[in-house]
Amino acid sequence: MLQIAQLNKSYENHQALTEVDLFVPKGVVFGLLGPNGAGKTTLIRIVNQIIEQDSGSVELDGKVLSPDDIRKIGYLPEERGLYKKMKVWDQLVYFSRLKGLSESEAKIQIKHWLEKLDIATWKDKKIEDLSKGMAQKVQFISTIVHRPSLLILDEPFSGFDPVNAEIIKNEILELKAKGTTVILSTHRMESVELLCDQVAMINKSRKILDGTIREVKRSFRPEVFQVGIANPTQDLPKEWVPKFSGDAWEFTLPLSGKAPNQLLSELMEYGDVVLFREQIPSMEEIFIHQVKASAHE
Ligand SMILES: Nc1ncnc2c1ncn2[C@@H]1O[C@H](COP(=O)(O)OP(=O)(O)OP(=O)(O)O)[C@@H](O)[C@H]1O
Repeated sequence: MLQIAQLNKSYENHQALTEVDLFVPKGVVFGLLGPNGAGKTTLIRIVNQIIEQDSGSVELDGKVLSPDDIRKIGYLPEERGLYKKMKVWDQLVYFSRLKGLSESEAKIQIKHWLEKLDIATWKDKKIEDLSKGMAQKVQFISTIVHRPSLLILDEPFSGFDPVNAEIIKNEILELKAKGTTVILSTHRMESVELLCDQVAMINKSRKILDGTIREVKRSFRPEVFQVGIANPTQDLPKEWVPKFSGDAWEFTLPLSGKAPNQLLSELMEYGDVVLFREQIPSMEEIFIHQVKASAHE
């Protein structure tokens, strides 16, 4: 769907993107991750043709990006941009028309989405009279109303309470099920775990990792197991620091070069192994680890 190759961008003396390659397949939710100032917004702005790269290419559906492609893209920027004095309905019609919908098609779509997100009764309110979350819903509709095939969402959950965040999350998954490709830029790692199929992480202008969530997690697993032993038949070594949970003695053990089965059979000598599970790092742990590691470079 989206193929980025050797993208470079600098602002005055600051290199914001360095030789970034990115491949976003059709129909996935793709997490674009990275600490503040990494270069994510710069990359998103280039894809949206708000700014131009210094070098490198961006292709959409196999063709070099052109101004016409803007209609295929829906972009929810982090700094939201609604006209405060305009009414919800008029604003949505205006944005839909900008994205190429006919007036009648725009009306059908806007009605559909206002009803779907349960905000039809606000259609004649001015944006300045809405709460932050309400305005966020309007902005979300303005991003998807023209049925883009590529949706770019920068911190889409900010400003939403948990119930509305859940509604937006489900809408994103529904759009994905209908074939929309979604790029999600967020610092909320729990949303990444829930929503993303693939991720890429940018740090200090460079892509430092990418892959499916499963691949990324596999590559960072510390090879440590959580263990629980009930009814011990002998004393457990003190260096394992076992703690009694009420049912079993629990502790963590590194594989130390052994195969998991070997470690398991050794543990069975000590009693009933009721827990033997590899510790899989969360995306949050991987993110923090990667950013800290590159801080020392
Ligand atoms: N118009 C600009 N002029 C000069 N420097 C800029 C400009 N826009 C961004 N930068 C710098 O480029 C770097 C990358 O910024 P960018 O906004 O792309 O980061 P980001 O990953 O989106 O960060 P955040 O998570 O904080 O939104 C930062 O150091 C930023 O200060």
